[in-house]
Amino acid sequence: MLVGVPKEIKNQESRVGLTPASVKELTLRGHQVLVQHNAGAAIGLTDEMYVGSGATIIATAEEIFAKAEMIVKVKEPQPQECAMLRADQILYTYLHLAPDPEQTKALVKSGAVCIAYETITGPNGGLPLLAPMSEVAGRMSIQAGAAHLEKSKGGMGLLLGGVPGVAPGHVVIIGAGVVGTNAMQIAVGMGARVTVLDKNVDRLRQLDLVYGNRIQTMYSNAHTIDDAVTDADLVIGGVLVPGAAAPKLVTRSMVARMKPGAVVVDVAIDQGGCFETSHATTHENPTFVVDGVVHYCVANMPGAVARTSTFALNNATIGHAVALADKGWAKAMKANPHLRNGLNVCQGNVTYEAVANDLGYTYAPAESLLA
Ligand SMILES: NC(=O)C1=CN([C@@H]2O[C@H](COP(=O)(O)OP(=O)(O)OC[C@H]3O[C@@H](n4cnc5c(N)ncnc54)[C@H](O)[C@@H]3O)[C@@H](O)[C@H]2O)C=CC1
Ligand SMILES: CC(=O)C(=O)O
Ligand SMILES: [Mg+2]
Repeated sequence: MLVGVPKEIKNQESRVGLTPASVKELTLRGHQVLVQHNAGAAIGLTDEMYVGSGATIIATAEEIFAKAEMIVKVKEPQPQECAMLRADQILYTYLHLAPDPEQTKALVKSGAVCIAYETITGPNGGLPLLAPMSEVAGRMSIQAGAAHLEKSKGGMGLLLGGVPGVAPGHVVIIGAGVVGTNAMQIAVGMGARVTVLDKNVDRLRQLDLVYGNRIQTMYSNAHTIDDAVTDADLVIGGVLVPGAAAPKLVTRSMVARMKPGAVVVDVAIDQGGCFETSHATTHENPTFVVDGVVHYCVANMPGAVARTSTFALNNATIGHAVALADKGWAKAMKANPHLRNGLNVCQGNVTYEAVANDLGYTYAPAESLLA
């Protein structure tokens, strides 16, 4: 198969879809890989390294989109990229369609086969192609939150871990999945007081067994969220209903009653965010203030640590990339129901139920297109 890797064009996004090592996995199997000039240069992955792995360097994204049978990216295609997609071309990347009607419309119009990393499932449950970026974003959320609690960044001027004789800050984490657990580990490590909320009591039970009295767990509902958030110095939003728009669990009224100079980090912003007051921001302008509360809502947090993130992402994505290149999308999806769960848009149809429901499309099950 002819595989293409364009340079990412989202604001301050230096990740790249394939590392030189991943390119080699494909070229060793006889596939041809086109990589855009300097696609990985910002993170030390030079054109020479890609050539050494058997890739061909191409000057422009236009040429890559025109030639490749499968496009491998990191972030959702930007409007100019959507316009270059062709019918039956495979797009393999993060999509986050539920909160993004414009992108969904463009992908449906393209006729392409659009596979979302974030809805591919794993044999042991979970979302293995989302997990590595959730690990990164979860860990970063506490770093970002701690930095924005400083006065110069708009926060209340609080050191999360406190010092002897002065109480630490209170970190509230909503959602105890991959983001939440990684945020919790860093917050506990920094010496903060940590409260974790989830609707899944089994998950809270697991955390309680491991972390004991170093954390407090709470069942998540409107009442407990209100209590926790209005007492917090830093709130991390890490909830997910796979494929669907994030539930708005923290209302505008709760934010208005938070401490002045408190910080919220809405990691779930790529699915629309779980704070009513959130809107997506960029690494260039990461925050805004509502009712005295600093909001950090960067939709591509792992892009800030693009080198670590690119390697972690490739560890999770290369297996299915190889299967897609070896077998073509239809055969690869027939053989693997977990990969099939990644199909969000296909040949003009919306094939992921939560996306169809949230955006008002008729749902076409992936199976119906594989017959
Ligand atoms: N902004 C960014 O750069 C990044 C954002 N993300 C996003 O972070 C979000 C979380 O991802 P993961 O941790 O991997 O998901 P996950 O599936 O591992 O965890 C989500 C957790 O939310 C819980 N949950 C669902 N409804 C809830 C409710 N009403 N109250 C409390 N908890 C609830 C679930 O039970 C689950 O434990 C996703 O939207 C993901 O796309 C991930 C990586 C980077
Ligand atoms: C998952 C996601 O949105 C990201 O890695 O940017
Ligand atoms: Mg207030």
